Amino acid sequence: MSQNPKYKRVLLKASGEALMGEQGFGIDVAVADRIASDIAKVRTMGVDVGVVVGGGNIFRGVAVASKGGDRVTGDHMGMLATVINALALATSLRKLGIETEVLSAIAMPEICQSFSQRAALHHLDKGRVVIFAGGTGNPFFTTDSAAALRAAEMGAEAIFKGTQVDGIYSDDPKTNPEASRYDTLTHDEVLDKGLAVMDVAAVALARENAIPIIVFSIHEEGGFAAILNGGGRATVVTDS
Ligand SMILES: Nc1ncnc2c1ncn2[C@@H]1O[C@H](COP(=O)(O)OP(=O)(O)OP(=O)(O)O)[C@@H](O)[C@H]1O
Ligand SMILES: O=c1ccn([C@@H]2O[C@H](COP(=O)(O)O)[C@@H](O)[C@H]2O)c(=O)[nH]1
Repeated sequence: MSQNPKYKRVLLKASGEALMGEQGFGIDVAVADRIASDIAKVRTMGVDVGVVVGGGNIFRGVAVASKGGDRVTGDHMGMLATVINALALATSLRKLGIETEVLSAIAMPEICQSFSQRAALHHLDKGRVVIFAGGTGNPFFTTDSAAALRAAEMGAEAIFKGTQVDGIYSDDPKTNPEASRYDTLTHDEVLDKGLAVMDVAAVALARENAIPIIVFSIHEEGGFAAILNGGGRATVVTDS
């Protein structure tokens, strides 16, 4: 494995939806174990890794709002879903012997530590994988925004968005088979073209902090490490 990775500190946004595997809901432990082993590969390359995991396999706040319920309560439920996923991923990483700490934006001291930038930097400097749970801690946001926020706070050199598709397309490739794939884009182009792979707030925050976004398939085993080694398949978003 290369000891000269492209970046020394990165933030992985791991798709929550991916965690459910073929089950249609919840967590498939085999999938969590596989994603953990991809993270472990990167960690053993000496790269500092922060992780934000989504909650789409369990709950999204819009599901409550679309049925006439209270959006804020729905978003609280969604943020709690991300804590469940973070605990699952931490368990999978620890099984591999990777020291891991879960830091939650919503205080729940009996379960995990609360997020603070200082705690995050301390654990990263100790070589631990840090999983940021609970999103931003605020409703009306998503875990993409949490990823951009935590990336800026931890001094990440890049955001790796591991999602269901292998890059950014001219349209959603899941619904439009004619969509064409980009190898590179700028943050401005993602926003101007309305490419919905990541939410606007997240892309804008990454742009403001000049953090590249690398979109790749979380299902591609070893894909995370391959990109850090200069290969792999991804769309790379930079500021110029
Ligand atoms: N222009 C586009 N290029 C690529 N994917 C797109 C585009 N527009 C929409 N998408 C869709 O966006 C999805 C990613 O969105 P989203 O972040 O909500 O899902 P996720 O990565 O599974 O995260 P989570 O489940 O954690 O919320 C892709 O799986 C893809 O289907
Ligand atoms: O900062 C945040 C992050 C997330 N939420 C809620 O959680 C769900 C799950 O996150 P995804 O990014 O969709 O996977 C999200 O739909 C929101 O309901 C939040 O409120 N604030």
